[in-house]
Amino acid sequence: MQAEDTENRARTRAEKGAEKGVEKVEGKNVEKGAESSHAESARRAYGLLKEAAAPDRHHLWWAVLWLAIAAGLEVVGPLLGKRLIDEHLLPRVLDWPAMALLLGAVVATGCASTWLRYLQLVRLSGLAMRSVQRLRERVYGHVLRLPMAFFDRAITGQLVSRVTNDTEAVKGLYIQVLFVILDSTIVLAGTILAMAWLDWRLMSLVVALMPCVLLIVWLYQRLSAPAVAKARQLRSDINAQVAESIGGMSVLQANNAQARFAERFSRTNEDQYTQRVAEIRANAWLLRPALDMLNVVLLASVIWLFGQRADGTVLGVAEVGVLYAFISYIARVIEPLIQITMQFSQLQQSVVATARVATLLDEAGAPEHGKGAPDAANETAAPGTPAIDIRHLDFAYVDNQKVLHDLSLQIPQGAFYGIVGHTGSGKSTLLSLLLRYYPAPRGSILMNGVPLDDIGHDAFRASMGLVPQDPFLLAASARDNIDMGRNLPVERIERAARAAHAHDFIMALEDGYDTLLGEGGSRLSSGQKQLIAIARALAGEPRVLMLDEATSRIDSATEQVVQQALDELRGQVTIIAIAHRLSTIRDADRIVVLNHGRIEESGSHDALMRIEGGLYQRLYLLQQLAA
Ligand SMILES: Nc1ncnc2c1ncn2[C@@H]1O[C@H](COP(=O)(O)OP(=O)(O)OP(=O)(O)O)[C@@H](O)[C@H]1O
Repeated sequence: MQAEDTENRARTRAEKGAEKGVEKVEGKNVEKGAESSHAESARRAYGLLKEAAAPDRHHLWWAVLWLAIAAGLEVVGPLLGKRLIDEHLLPRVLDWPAMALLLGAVVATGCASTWLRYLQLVRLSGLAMRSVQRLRERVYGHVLRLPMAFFDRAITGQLVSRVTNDTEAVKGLYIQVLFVILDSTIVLAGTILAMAWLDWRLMSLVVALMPCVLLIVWLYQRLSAPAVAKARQLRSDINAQVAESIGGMSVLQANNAQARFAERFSRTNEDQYTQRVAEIRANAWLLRPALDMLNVVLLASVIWLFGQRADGTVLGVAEVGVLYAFISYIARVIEPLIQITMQFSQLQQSVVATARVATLLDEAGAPEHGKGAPDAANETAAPGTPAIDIRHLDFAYVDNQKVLHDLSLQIPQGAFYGIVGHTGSGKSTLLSLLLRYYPAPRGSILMNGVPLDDIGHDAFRASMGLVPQDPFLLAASARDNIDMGRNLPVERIERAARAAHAHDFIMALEDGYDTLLGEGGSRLSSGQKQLIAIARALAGEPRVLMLDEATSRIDSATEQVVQQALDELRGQVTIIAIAHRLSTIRDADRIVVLNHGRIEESGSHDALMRIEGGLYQRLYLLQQLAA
């Protein structure tokens, strides 16, 4: 019962958040959400859209106004043409100035309408780009603040896609919704009104045939949808294949797998081509011919109705102008209808993508720490207060699967502690909790006597330095890699590099500290990368330095260099080092041996070696044998 309670306590807020986060981020759940509530997706998407466009709202209103004026001008053109025919050409009233004025007005309204539309497209595109820019920055900023627990199960590719592709889809939403649909709707409404004003019966005929356009476009979309979806899927397969082969190029070449990869790529490429052709064929064989036919049917019907109304007599003079205007309007009815219908599937995709972005933005950020509380640099900490005080720490990533059990440990100021243990014994987990990547149960970890939760973010990060297992390097200069965006003074960077024994090899590079290290530091050896990572941690002048397998990739000579660097820091910085290579922590003040998340042994190297059959002794002797 008590164990159950402890397990429940160990199920931290972050875990729940992470599970929720993954549930929300992963595509299948997003689809689930989209299925269950498309309206909800649309609401969220439009909410986000509104927010992102808020600073440019005035542009939106101006665009709507100008588009309405452009549509009005477009509708006026055929009316002017009708007047020219009815009042001048047919009755042979050749009043040249009036005719020139009418003709000029037809041309001027056409040009003005096109020009206004173009300007609004530019305006709305600018608004769309700025909104995407804003949104992308917001999403990226949000992702940077998410708790580490979120990234455990989030899929990197999907997250990248949220920040890049899905935010880009918002642009589609603007252009489609605001420009095409808005513009087409205004033109359509204006044209129908003008037709009704000219002749409501003819207008009724045109309006009656309008559903046929919708039907044709709907049919086309139904028929082409599988090809479109398949082509899109294949395109992302192409991207994935290229990314995968570039990422694993050394393995690929070592296994002489180029031909197989090229063949696989060409198959996917061929499939994508086939699907694209199917899509284009559906357009060429169904959509265009059917719409052209409909256009002809509409024209023929209008002319036929005119014939009926002429009632055996010659067409009334005024009616020829109306006929001209109607013929002009028919094209203006069909095109916007096609545009509106065609945009809908695109619109739906954009809405789903935007809703995914909104879901990611809803993800709770890392908890805020230490509001108004003392920080780790607390000068008033009583003498003898441990740098790190771990009290009965329990932790589980997943419900009912405890990884750390009732761990208690005190690390004095300036001490060097080594943590060892078998793979999976919980060493990295302990480090993650000390680094606040996951929230430990409240009060179970104290730093300088202050609960970890109560230490402000900046003070906490400034007092902690980490050298991770994988020395993550940016595609930037050696200096930037040590600085890591902190704008540290040059002297401090060089001092840290010297302390990490990285200065000499950096100076040997062609541009010294300004040498670009390549993607992931590809220009450096593994050991050199680790030394840069150590320099980076030291440059922050931390009070506590954590090393997670910092010597795993370096040779014995470089390991001695690291040991020397650590020795030089002894007494000034509290050092906690996880090491599989026990030689690295041999000289530590105390070595803590973890076994299945429990402290099994603890003491100096010599003390631990004296425990006959002890875990540390066995590990050490095994390593000696292997060496
Ligand atoms: N993010 C995570 N989510 C769920 N379980 C995890 C996570 N990270 C680690 N674990 C589990 O916690 C246990 C301890 O893992 P941890 O990485 O702390 O071990 P370790 O002692 O550092 O191992 P190694 O020496 O191989 O790095 C393992 O059983 C592992 O499967």
